[in-house]
Amino acid sequence: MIAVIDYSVGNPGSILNMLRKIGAKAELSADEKVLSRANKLILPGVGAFDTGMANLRVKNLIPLLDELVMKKEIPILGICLGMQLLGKGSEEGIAEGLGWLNFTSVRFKFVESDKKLKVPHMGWNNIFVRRSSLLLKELSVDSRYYFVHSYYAHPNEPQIILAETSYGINFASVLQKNNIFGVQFHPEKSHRFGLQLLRNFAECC
Ligand SMILES: NC(=O)CC[C@H](N)C(=O)O
Repeated sequence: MIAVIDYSVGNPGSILNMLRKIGAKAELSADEKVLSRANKLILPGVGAFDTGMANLRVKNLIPLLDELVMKKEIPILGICLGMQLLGKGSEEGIAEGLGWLNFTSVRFKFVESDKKLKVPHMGWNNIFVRRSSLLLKELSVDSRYYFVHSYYAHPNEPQIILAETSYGINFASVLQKNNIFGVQFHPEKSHRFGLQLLRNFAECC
């Protein structure tokens, strides 16, 4: 069963719908018993970094997730803000992140010449695979994904970058280290392309 972590942030409903579409058993929960019996976890996310971390703290989810992800090595997929929370922190706030991946999130800063590029990066864009992974298998050549974000992961460990996306700069749009995965885009808003990525996560790892 895939547990979508309920920390009152994001749009878990559309993630659950997509998981059901691919025939994956999924539950939205913040309950320790439910999360502990999941064989995969998804950390959704729409909103501000400090709010996300505060909600995880208020629901006392951080020690449990540390145990499940870092000790039991349960595969977890962080989506958008959910990916940013996997890192050490973000320029968006002052809170510490979960610290499972070695990166911080930084704001898009465009030089004058790029002033046509608006922040947030909002809309469809491609990903360029840099390292093969079961998460990215069988992606169609024309695959594209829906992004809505003003911050992006700036890894201190380049080897965790699975794919990059170009928006003024090339930024890390898919990350992986062992059982920990993150995508900056919204698979649940990316139609058949997002469906394939969630199918890969449900079946792999
Ligand atoms: N859509 C989101 O969740 C955005 C995440 C974060 N606040 C950012 O702007 O990058």
